[in-house]
Amino acid sequence: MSSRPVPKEASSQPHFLQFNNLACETAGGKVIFATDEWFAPARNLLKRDPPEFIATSFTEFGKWMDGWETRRKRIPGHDWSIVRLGVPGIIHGFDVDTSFFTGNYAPYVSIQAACLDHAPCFSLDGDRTGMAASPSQFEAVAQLNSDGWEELVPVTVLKPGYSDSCHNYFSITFPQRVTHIRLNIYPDGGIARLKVYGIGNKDWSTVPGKDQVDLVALVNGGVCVGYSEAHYGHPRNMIGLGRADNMGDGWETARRLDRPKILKVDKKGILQVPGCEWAVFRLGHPGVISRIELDTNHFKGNFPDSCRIEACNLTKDEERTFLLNQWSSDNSPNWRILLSPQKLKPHHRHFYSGESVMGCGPVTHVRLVIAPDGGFSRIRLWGQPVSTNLTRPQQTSKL
Ligand SMILES: NC(=O)NC(NC(N)=O)C(=O)[O-]
Repeated sequence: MSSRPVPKEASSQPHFLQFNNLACETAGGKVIFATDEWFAPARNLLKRDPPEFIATSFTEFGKWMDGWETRRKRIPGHDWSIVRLGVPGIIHGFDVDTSFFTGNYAPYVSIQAACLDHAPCFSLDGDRTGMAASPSQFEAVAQLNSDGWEELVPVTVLKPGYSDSCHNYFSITFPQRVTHIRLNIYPDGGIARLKVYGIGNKDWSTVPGKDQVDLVALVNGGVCVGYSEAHYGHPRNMIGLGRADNMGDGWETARRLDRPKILKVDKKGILQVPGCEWAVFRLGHPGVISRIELDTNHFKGNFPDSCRIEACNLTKDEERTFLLNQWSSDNSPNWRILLSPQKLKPHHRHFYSGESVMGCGPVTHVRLVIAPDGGFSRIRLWGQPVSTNLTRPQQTSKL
């Protein structure tokens, strides 16, 4: 299987950017408190779409800004907000993105984290008067007292939001489950986006033994651990919540340049092409997959011609080795066929069960292979979680 070299700028970025954004609004992330939202509300921090700047756009409060922006403080203290993660999990890094905040960006930041599975839910949306929070809201916030919170990022200088300096990356080693993030800015100012990169952490003890679970879902701890190409959209989008709003919320590759000039199909109508693209996912829990959904929602002129799915069992150490080698064909896991090559339809939910799904036994990883290229909206892999004591696979298929 041929793959493309990773673009230079992609390989120089921190590895944690490949994980899921646990705070994103599309993952269910919510801002539950902010000390001040005068110029722009803190919920903007969690938007999925990239920040925008509209030079001519003003509101009654000042310049319209696509982020969280507080007033210039004339009293003691600093501004802060609390984010409830959409998917509680283990955090590997942050991106504090100051895009377009240049003369008004927050000059310093610190980030704290807590696991508050039973914290109250409330919001300050639209409150722009006085000091923003009413006494009752402050009382509720007192339950979220920050004293016991872990400091994941100490007070740090931020860079302004010019295109070459707007990303402020923080790599984190904190192996505990987090449900809430407290973003402190000093003393005030604006931040465009807060991205909290990590992997969902589900309490599997609450899942009844016989239940079928989507083992690859973001909410169940699934994560993309490698891919050949992601020009227009990252494969992690395929394991997101619900159905996608548009093509942007899916995996989309560039058109492969090695496609023949004149295309031909085989007897099953599958295109005869030399190359393909692939994405590897680690399941949230090892399991036996028995039902598959592949959704090409919104991909109408650019859905893949066909796809197959492979699966394997890997230990953490084995995964690390394959990851370091970028899952290359010279050093690849023993993939077994879970779903044989299937011709795909545009903008369509494809369901496979029964004999269409091959018995692979318990597996930890899957690889979706698409030919020759194109876009995919969602992948769902329902199965039964099983213990991690796995047998070794026999049947192989190389990258
Ligand atoms: N031009 C500005 O952005 N001014 C102020 N901010 C907004 N959003 O109006 C400020 O100085 O903080």
